[in-house]
Amino acid sequence: MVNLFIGKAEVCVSLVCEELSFGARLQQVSFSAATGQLVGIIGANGAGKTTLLQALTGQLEPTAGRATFANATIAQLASLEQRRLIGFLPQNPTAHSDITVAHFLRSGLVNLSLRQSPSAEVKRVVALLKIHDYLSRPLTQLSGGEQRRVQLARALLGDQPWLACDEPTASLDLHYQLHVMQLLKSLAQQGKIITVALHDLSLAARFCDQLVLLHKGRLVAAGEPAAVLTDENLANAFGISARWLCTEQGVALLPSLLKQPS
Ligand SMILES: Nc1ncnc2c1ncn2[C@@H]1O[C@H](COP(=O)(O)OP(=O)(O)OP(=O)(O)O)[C@@H](O)[C@H]1O
Repeated sequence: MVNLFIGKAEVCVSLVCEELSFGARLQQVSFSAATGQLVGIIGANGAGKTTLLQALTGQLEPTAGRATFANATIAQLASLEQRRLIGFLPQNPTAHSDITVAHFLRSGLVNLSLRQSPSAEVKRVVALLKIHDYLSRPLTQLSGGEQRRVQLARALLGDQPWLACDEPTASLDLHYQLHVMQLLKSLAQQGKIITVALHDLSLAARFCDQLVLLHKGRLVAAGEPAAVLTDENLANAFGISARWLCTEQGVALLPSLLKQPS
């Protein structure tokens, strides 16, 4: 494991992405993250956020470069080992017709190594996402935001050390956007690495320890939010200018359209 100095404390860097590429969709992206960090992956539509998450976690085989977690090369791990290492929330999970939420959650326990009984593990994630009321309902009859919380609960089953989420706040109301971001932050602080693709730059700036900004499959910047969300990067990657509101609750970005992203 590589040791680095981040701020004043020495920390173990557990996730290292080295010049990771996937054809033209992702080109030589590098960054690293330490246990305890919530890492936001940001960029315009089509920038490569989903591709990066999939190549990082072994769902897409990189065409060059590699991703390692605790020195293990992810692409070389068996799928069972990947599953025990990484909790994954896809951007568009497959629709499961007819099954209840309880059934959907139980089906997510397959091949996980659990520290407690399966029913206690389901109860744990149900409480985290506040989805008790949905358990006996068919999954596809829930609203979009309700389904998203159930899908995130399923991704948390197994309590893996690395959680990768593709737009976890999509479809959520403001209450649950904050709830989910606070939950992810607290899970990171309890010792996970969390990589999360996000569109909301205010949430990204407020909650993430580090941001990875992509543009057309290439890395523009990686680092602390203030260093990444510069006027120049916002203009080039998103075609916006922004004013920042700073309050006791955190920061919020007020964007204005500039032009099409270059
Ligand atoms: N299955 C695929 N085959 C070919 N090209 C693809 C495929 N999926 C995505 N792409 C292309 O790869 C690029 C990156 O897509 P990706 O889904 O990673 O972007 P993203 O940043 O997650 O976008 P969004 O914010 O819209 O979800 C885009 O140009 C997209 O059109």
